[in-house]
Amino acid sequence: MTETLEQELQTALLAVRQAALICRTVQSAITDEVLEKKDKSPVTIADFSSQAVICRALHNAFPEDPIIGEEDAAELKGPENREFLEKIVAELTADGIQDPTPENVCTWIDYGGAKTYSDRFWTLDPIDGTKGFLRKEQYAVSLALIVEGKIVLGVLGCPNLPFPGENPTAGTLYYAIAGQGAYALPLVREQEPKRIRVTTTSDFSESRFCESVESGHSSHSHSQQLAERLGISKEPRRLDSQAKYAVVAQGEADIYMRLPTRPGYREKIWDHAAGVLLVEEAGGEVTDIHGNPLQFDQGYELKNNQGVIVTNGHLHSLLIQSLDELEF
Ligand SMILES: Nc1ncnc2c1ncn2[C@@H]1O[C@H](COP(=O)(O)O)[C@@H](O)[C@H]1OP(=O)(O)O
Ligand SMILES: [Mg+2]
Repeated sequence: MTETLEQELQTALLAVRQAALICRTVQSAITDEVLEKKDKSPVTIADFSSQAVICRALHNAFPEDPIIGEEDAAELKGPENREFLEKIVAELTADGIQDPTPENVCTWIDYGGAKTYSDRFWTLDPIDGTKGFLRKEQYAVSLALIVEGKIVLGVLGCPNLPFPGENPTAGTLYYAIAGQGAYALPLVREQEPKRIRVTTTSDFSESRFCESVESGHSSHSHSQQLAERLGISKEPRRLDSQAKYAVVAQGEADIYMRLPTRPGYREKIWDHAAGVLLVEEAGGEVTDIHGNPLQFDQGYELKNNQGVIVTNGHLHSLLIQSLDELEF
């Protein structure tokens, strides 16, 4: 890759940082009352706002680039949802975004409405880990650029992952460019990025793995069976969202397992692209449960892959071999 992608990187970092800070503001306003009512509106306000600001920034800088985002504005346009749209407008106004009229907000969100593969496109999950967001735990704003089927740039905003040496609530912004390494910087302020690397653990008995909090997203019973077979005795670290990729990339866990809970589910590209590049550029390895590379040239789903296995590289082939003996 001879291109430096400097403009893409700066645009993506600025947009993800802005969106992550908006999500953090909305998350901090979630109260017990909201949770008791199982009110999903905070997450909806936050993810539409996040998608709006990121797509607006990408469209201004790269008007030709399609964006495959998780959300679209269709349901916001009906009169029954006008009040809801107004709440998003109010949030964006409070955040200092220029001209967030209801029409503009819908237009910005819909810049993220591409669904099919093209030679160069962005993919965006404005809030990955919705359930973690509502529990006030981990979530991520995830953005990646894919060129000719290869992830060339990935940015992950993790407002609840602490940056070493900073206030624990500072949050971390991660990024990677293909061939140029993986980096972390505090979410809240400009600072020289710090290079991050995976662990060098080569013995399962010393390893730690992470997995989803939700057993409906990744089978806890299979990971437990596998851990027993491989002699992994440390308790798994459970966290929501692509924050798991960040945890492996910065050497706080050696493995991330995402084991299918039902055969028909296909992973979505926006749930993985940024995280995959982060781990690979930190020296790790990512495949599906059969050891096949994830294919980002198949549309918005990873059609040809099942589950996801992430390791520091040293532990990968043995883990895949052991998985082969389990039934999914
Ligand atoms: N059966 C499933 N298997 C794997 N992932 C799933 C499943 N159902 C939903 N997801 C996705 O898991 C992601 C969150 O994962 P995690 O547990 O790592 O936080 C969400 O993006 C969610 O997608 P969606 O938002 O389309 O429901
Ligand atoms: Mg997601």
